Amino acid sequence: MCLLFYAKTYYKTAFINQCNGYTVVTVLKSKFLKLNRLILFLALTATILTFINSFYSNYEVQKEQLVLQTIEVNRAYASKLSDTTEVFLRTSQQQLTYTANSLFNKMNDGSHLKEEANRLKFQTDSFNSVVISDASGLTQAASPETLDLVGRKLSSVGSVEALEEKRVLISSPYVSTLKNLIVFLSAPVFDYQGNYLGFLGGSIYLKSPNILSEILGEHYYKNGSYIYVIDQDKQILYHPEKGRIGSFIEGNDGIDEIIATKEGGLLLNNSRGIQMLAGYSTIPSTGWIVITQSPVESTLVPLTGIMEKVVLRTLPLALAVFLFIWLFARAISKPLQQLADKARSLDSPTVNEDIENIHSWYVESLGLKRAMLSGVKLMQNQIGDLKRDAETDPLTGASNRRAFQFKLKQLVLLEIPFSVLALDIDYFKRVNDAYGHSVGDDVLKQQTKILNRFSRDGDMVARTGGEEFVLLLKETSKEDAFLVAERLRIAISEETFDVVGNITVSIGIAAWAISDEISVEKTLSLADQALYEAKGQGRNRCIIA
Ligand SMILES: Nc1nc2c(ncn2[C@@H]2O[C@H](COP(=O)(O)OP(=O)(O)OP(=O)(O)O)[C@@H](O)[C@H]2O)c(=O)[nH]1
Repeated sequence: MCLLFYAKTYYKTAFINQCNGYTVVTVLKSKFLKLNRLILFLALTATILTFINSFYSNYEVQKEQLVLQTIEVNRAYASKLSDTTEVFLRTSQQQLTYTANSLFNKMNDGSHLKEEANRLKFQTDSFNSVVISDASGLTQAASPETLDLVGRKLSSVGSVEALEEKRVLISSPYVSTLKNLIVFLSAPVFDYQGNYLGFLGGSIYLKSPNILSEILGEHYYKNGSYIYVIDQDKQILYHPEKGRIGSFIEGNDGIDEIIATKEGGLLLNNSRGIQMLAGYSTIPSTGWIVITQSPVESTLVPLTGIMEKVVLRTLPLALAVFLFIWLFARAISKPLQQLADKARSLDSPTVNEDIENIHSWYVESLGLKRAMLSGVKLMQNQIGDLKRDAETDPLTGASNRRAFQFKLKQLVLLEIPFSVLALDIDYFKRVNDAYGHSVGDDVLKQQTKILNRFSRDGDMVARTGGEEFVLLLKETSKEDAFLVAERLRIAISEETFDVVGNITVSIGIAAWAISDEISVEKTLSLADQALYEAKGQGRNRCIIA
């Protein structure tokens, strides 16, 4: 038979398992967490992780969106600029071709040629300089005149190419005799018979102001973004930093990809190692590539604001989720906690009712509650049995000496007066000797039944020795007790006992009251003395001490 107790001290908790007389103490140190705290920790961790996860994925998605958007905007920009530049170059070529066609019979008219060169130069800002050359490469007219080229043989790359090719041309960029980085547009002049008479050429100085630089330059915008133009040889034809025009880009994989793919967008490092989001487009007639690029860093600046908004909008929901998980988890843990609390006070008289009142709203806690209730009931039954066994005489079912002593203490403590009837069967030895011990036992049992009939509520029948019994009468004077004793004696003497027939008893009576100022021990001793006297006076009688 084992009993489980629970004890709690300041710093530790112990289960005391009383088992077959041995005591096993299991100490649960405070390192064990409370369910409530575990749940709070779980709810907090789940909420924080969810929040971080949603923040992170949001950040990544927004970042990707911004990057893709910027690359697309830059590509569209580059495409628009390459279209505009293409239109400009074609218009310039048309201007040259139209004028060249009108010169077929004017190649010897110096003043006309001069006039045409000036018109082309000054009518628009398309060209930084204009030259008209005859078939041998000798300059017939030039504008501006400060160039002082008239009468001189042209030997620049563009001129030589124009003379050789004899068709409408846009040269590759080259450094002219006057040290300008030039792109040379030219149109041939033929007479009616188709004889080549020379060419009309316009130079665009890449480092000087002209329509081309205006087209590209006016789109230079802030936040670190800029536009530049390269040719297929990776030579820079336009750049907001003038000093870089004419230089070649080396060792940049991004530029190689740009040249290979002609139009699109990508992430590349610029010459300073800054990460750039580039969009690019190729000008069809020249193969030049317009590149628009923005620093990644400045592109992502709006992300801070976006993420602040995300946090502000997500936070209330995250807090609500946390609160919900916490409250829900608390509701789950509540019946368990209450059951655990009750498990610590199983000795409480109201433990059954307390456990019944716990609201176990889900299957597992209900199962636990039922198990606890049946456990408590079983324990109480066992405790009741033990108590009964410990206080009862197994043969007669009367109270034993221990229960009798306890009853006396209670009455004394409560100052309740009482009388005791010390009762002894006369010549019981003879019964045993004549009929055997078991018949003697039956006599004891039958006599106890009679005693019980004389016992009221609050009284007690106790077997204090072999065939000695005591009837304790609560709140009864010795006179009244004597009357009861007499009736009892007569009742026993008139009873027919199985096998044995009739027996008699002797009874000694004594009383206790707080006012008498005698001890309980003395009272019992007086009752014994009175019994002894009754025996001495011939038995089958009652004597008051
Ligand atoms: N059958 C039975 N006999 C018991 C029990 N306990 C004690 N006895 C007997 O009770 C008898 C008590 O005898 P005694 O006290 O000598 O006296 P008596 O024979 O009753 O005579 P008086 O008391 O002088 O009238 C003994 O024979 C015991 O063996 C018991 O539980 N069962």
